[in-house]
Amino acid sequence: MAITYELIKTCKQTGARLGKVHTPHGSFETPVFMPVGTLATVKTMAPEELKEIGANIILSNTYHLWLRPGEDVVEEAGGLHKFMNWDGSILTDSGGFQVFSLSDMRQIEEEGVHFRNHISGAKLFLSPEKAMHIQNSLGSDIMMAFDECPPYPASYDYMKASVERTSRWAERCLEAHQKPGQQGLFGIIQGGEYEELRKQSARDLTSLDFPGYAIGGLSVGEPKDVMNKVLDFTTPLLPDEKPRYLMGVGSPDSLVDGAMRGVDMFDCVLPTRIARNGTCMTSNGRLVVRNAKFAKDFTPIDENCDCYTCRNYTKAYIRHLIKANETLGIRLTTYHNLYFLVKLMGQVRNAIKEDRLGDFRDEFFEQYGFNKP
Ligand SMILES: CNc1nc2cc3c(=O)[nH]c(N)nc3c(CCc3ccccc3)c2[nH]1
Ligand SMILES: [Zn+2]
Repeated sequence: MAITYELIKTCKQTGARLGKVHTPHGSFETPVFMPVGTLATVKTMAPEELKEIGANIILSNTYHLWLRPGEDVVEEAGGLHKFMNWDGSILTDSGGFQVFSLSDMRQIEEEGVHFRNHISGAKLFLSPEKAMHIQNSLGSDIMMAFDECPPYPASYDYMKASVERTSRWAERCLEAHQKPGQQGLFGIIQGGEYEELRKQSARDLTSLDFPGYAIGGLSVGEPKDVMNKVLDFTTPLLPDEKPRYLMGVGSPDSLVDGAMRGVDMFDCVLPTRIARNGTCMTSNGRLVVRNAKFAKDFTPIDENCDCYTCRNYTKAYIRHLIKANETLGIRLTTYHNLYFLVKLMGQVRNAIKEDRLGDFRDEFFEQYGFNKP
């Protein structure tokens, strides 16, 4: 497993860690926010712009690329890096979550999951072996084990059976992993909100010695305090010398709260998704730039931001573009939102260096307008 983690320092004020992850396509500091590029593109952004923003690792989706254009196309292109002209690190999900969230007709068995293609309706089958084969074809640097992300809420009995099957699937993924030298495989801890099941899942997977671990089954509709409670008793179950990836998280407050609980890697579609309807993250909270009050506002989206968008364009101009459905409009809001989250994680890393992440959280929540706990 060619993924290594360097634990640089632990924050004295919180459980946060400063670290560095090394992959065959470079390294990135943690805690880190990873932009999501589901269809082999972080929507509307060119790779050069992602580099300019400061992104060193992006995410893509096994499920979507398998369906379209097909992993054979990507493999014959020389892999995902070459296909999309991205020379940084790439992490791909195993497809399990997407099956459960996109396809309503599905049947979970020991062998794998039967479901319908959410585009064509054709019957499909995804298994641990198939998910590993696809990720090996894509050539991502960090691959995820094939797991079941149960719905929220789920009964203890359902969750227990699911955790045990996900652990068996994880072993099958390790056996089916064809390129351990080039690609690193992360195990995914499940167990929902049940501490006993999170412990069982962590025991099963940490005994298999993956180069990194993801915390799955969260950001699926549970209240934020439930997520924080699960993190409080789950991150300590994971080895200190390996990276921890909290899947599907999240909003700016969840990134800071997750980092405080020892999470190293985050992903979410939020910054790119809300940008497409003209909503921006700013240091003073969210701003809906298409709002009429900005029609003659010739100031930047965020006066505290030094990104390309904020240095060169005004709210009035971006509002005009968004309302006219001009593509440059959502490119400018996307650029700013990604820059905002990448910058936020830089501030989190600095706060850890200075042992003051708890103070930073209070200041940030106050200014951004998140209600205190
Ligand atoms: C939004 N909330 C959310 N909760 C998740 C839970 C799981 C989970 O328990 N297992 C797996 N395998 N994935 C999950 C994902 C998808 C994350 C992702 C998206 C895009 C690209 C790469 C990775 C989740 N996303
Ligand atoms: Zn900006």
